[in-house]
Amino acid sequence: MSNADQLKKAAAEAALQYVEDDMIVGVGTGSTANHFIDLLAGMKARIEGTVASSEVSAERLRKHGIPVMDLNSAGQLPLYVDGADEATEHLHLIKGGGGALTREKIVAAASEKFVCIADESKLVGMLGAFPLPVEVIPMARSFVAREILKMGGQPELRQGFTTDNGNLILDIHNLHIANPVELEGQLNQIAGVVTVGIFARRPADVLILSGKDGVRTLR
Ligand SMILES: O=C[C@H](O)[C@H](O)[C@H](O)COP(=O)(O)O
Repeated sequence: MSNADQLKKAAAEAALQYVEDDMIVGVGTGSTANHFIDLLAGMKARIEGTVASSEVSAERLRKHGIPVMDLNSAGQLPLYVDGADEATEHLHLIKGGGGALTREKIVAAASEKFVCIADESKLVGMLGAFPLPVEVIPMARSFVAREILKMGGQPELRQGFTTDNGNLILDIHNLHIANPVELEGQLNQIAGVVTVGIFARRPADVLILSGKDGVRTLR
């Protein structure tokens, strides 16, 4: 396993302490979340089930024999564990590098505790070096791109990619996100935008960061 993968696994391992008996656990998407899924398999008999934030995670969970439930029947979730593309010490995040941002935002919103797991390289002073993913309705693609240009961002269509919801992703370059709460709201207002990959209005509650000196937790 590469060094980067070992760090991701260490963060995922630290998140297991938040899993309690009989819980329905919200499970995210991406390489860090995959480690969490693989580790969760070791305690599958203790949990009631999971809600997945993407088809690909649902498939990985099922392969481990972990029950995957529909959010509509699961109701309010006690816990959601997922990775991030960038995180600040205020626990504001950029997510959606894997294109799963909409379902991730829904599961995060429906969860009492959102535990974000990441290696130290994801910690930044200001969000925006990672191109900000925005999920858009296909017919609004050009309109949304023009609106983003007016705001100073450089939108780029994610080529050959369709989300689990049948939509497109615009990755916005050239953003220096000084006020993530405000920008999340502004971008959300553009007609045709489904979800913005800034998680600031519903930030993480706990950020587990793993580095070469071990694992630390920000709250
Ligand atoms: O859409 C994908 C998710 O937001 C991921 O949590 C994010 O891209 C981080 O992925 P990874 O753990 O692979 O860096």
